Amino acid sequence: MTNQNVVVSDTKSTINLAITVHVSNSNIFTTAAQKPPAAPAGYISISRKKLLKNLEINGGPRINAWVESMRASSPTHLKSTPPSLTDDQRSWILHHPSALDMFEQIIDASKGKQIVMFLDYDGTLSPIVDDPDRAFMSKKMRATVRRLARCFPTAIVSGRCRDKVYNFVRLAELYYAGSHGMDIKGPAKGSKYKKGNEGLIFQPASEFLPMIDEVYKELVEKTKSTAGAKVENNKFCVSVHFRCVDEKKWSELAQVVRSVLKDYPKLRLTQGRKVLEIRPTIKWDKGKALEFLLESLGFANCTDVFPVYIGDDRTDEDAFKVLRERGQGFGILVSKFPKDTNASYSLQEPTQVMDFLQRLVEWKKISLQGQPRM
Ligand SMILES: O=P(O)(O)OC[C@H]1O[C@H](O[C@H]2O[C@H](CO)[C@@H](O)[C@H](O)[C@H]2O)[C@H](O)[C@@H](O)[C@@H]1O
Repeated sequence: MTNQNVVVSDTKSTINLAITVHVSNSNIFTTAAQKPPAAPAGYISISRKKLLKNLEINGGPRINAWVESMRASSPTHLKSTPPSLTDDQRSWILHHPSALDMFEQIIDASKGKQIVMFLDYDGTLSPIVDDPDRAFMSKKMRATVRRLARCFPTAIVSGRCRDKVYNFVRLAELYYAGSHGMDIKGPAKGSKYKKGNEGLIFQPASEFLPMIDEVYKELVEKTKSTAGAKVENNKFCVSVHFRCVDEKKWSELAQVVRSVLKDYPKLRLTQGRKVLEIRPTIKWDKGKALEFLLESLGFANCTDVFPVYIGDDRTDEDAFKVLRERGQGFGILVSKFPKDTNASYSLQEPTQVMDFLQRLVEWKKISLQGQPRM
């Protein structure tokens, strides 16, 4: 492992940041065949394991590691993107090609199998915005997801609490997994794929509710002097947003969160896009939620299922990893920039996600036309 000075910036930052990060050659890929290329010039490849280890609440953390990780928690890229792709960028795209460009191959791989769709919300179905309460999805996106759900079993898997994400999506025919999968509910409307899932509710972290509520209130109180900080109660987890916090205050904010969490050893910290996520230590994440939903849909031990998970965040990596390990279906990372990922394909932004979903719907319609009427 080596230390390197790298220049990173967030899409919304106006200045580039010079920071020192620990760069590791190890990565989260499980086989040599899945190994991603080295990080392209100008991009940092941070060993997530290493960073998270440094962030352990009980393990002698370094506050600088927190801030480094906070800086790395959103797409990292050079402010001025080079006009032409570097070899390494090209190599990343070769390893994670556009799901739109690879559409035919994807369809070929799914032949004879039941496609099941898993969609993250923020940054996947809706663009990232400063105010989490205004992360609306477009009408066109909603209509596309509605059509998609008529063709394939479809679930929304989000870090937000289930009610909140439902209020954004407003489609009763979908499965919803809120609070990073810790709050799962079957479709309110009858599912055409699996009867009997209408009343399905699964909440593996319900005993944590009072604790989460307490931590939420404490965090609201202790962060109120930090301009721009926003604490969001996501029922089984809490989000502390720092997107609108002056970067000079990030370290202070991280200290505050850490000091609160010291009294709660049963809670852990993860990161999303400019957000610190506080959640129960139980072994449950978006990957487990994906497996639970597949099982609920009756695909537990099926070889003829083809799950597709689309997400933009570090927390989505748990689901990408599950798919890789099962050797079924694949993950699609929504990102404009090369990132360390277990996803197989990429899409650049929510509008491309919509195009991909529309193509799936069109393909399904055409393939049904070819089938004899019953
Ligand atoms: O799993 P997701 O559906 O992607 O939810 C992850 C977090 O998304 C939201 O925060 C992110 O989107 C906000 C709106 O665009 C943005 O302001 C914020 O910086 C992002 O981190 C949501 O507010 C969080 O509660 C979710 O955990």
